[in-house]
Amino acid sequence: MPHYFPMSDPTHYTGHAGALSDPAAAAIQTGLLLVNLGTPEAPTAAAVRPYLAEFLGDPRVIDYPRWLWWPILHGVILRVRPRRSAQAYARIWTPQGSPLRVGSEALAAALQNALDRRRPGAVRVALAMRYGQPAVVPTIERLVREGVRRLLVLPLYPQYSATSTGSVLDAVAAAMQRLRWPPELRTINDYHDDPAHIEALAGHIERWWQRHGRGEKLLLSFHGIPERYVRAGDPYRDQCLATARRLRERLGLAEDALVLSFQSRVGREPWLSPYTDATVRALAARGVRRLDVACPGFAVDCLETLEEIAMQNREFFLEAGGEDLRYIPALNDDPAQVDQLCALALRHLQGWPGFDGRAVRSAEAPA
Ligand SMILES: C=CC1=C(C)c2cc3[nH]c(cc4nc(cc5[nH]c(cc1n2)c(C)c5CCC(=O)O)C(CCC(=O)O)=C4C)c(C)c3C=C
Ligand SMILES: [Fe+2]
Ligand SMILES: [Fe+2]
Repeated sequence: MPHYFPMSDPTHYTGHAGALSDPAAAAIQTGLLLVNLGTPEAPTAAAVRPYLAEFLGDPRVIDYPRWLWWPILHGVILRVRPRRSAQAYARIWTPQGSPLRVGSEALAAALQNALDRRRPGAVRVALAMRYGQPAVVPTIERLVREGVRRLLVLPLYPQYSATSTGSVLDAVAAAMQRLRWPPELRTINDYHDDPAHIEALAGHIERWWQRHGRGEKLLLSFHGIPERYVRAGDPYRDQCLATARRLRERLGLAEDALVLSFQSRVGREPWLSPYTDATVRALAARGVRRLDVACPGFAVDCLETLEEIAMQNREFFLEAGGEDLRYIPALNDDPAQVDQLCALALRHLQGWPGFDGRAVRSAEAPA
């Protein structure tokens, strides 16, 4: 049970007084909170277990009734999966840590710079993770202690799903419940069809093709979710399809030059299809020799792109007779993504003090 309005901890209700006692912090009252999925602290079973327990214990992710799911999760899955997952993480771990964490921090720093150039001293950027550290609730509590009275939340998922974006909103709501004086709040649901986002993706892929040449086909692989969730009203599939169609049109590709699939299936029930592993094997069997793969559902590279696509699915493609599967990296801190997210944030900040009503187009974002 969360405890509400904890009177014993003065930091929970002295956001304003705290700001007065620290004039430097009081200057910035608007916060931009980026939230990504999160990642274990180390590529070991011991570190992966609590991360997976939090992730797979989230009812937004696995919606089976708790009495049914809990014994399976704690009795079976958390005894087996952490060791296997840790081996996968070990293959992509960097000296600085998990790629998801390192890449998200780089993106947050670049976005802070871009906003500082455009609106000097107006926005404080922070990064939190839905699972693991730094967690959403203490990060919002810290921002409020530092004087933030207006908060824009930007989940780093271009397409909305209840399992990803929806769960971030749950964590933000939990933070609001705990605060005696919550900040004004705005949230961004998705940016799957933001023209500047499509332009950023297309330009990134074209520049990659200029450097590396072009494969015979381009596969867009999105993270999957259970089909059942889509039938229940999750707009995720439609948003993935819309991103793919706009990207195909912008790249000027024929319909059969672009293939779409869904990866990372977990469990036994049907997930969105076609599955990525079956798709790369089928493409090789049909005679495709050089396949390019991009994952536009991931703002930042992570286990699911660097290990599952660039290593595992590459092996599947080669085993099935393909010559090369080339993974085109995520946008990460590419200036095209930084500018797009900067303009997106400024549009959503309009009307708050310091942010005039003038429309902000992505073309106005700093280079
Ligand atoms: C892009 C958005 C994501 C959606 C939608 C999503 C749904 C979803 N994921 C799982 C289970 C797992 N996902 C795992 C890793 C992972 N998932 C996303 C993003 C989405 N997931 C990212 C960015 C990552 C990488 C994290 C990293 O540290 O790099 C994992 C953990 C790894 C493993 O053990 O395989 C699991 C488990 C479900 C069940 C689900 C929807 C129901
Ligand atoms: Fe996932
Ligand atoms: Fe995976």
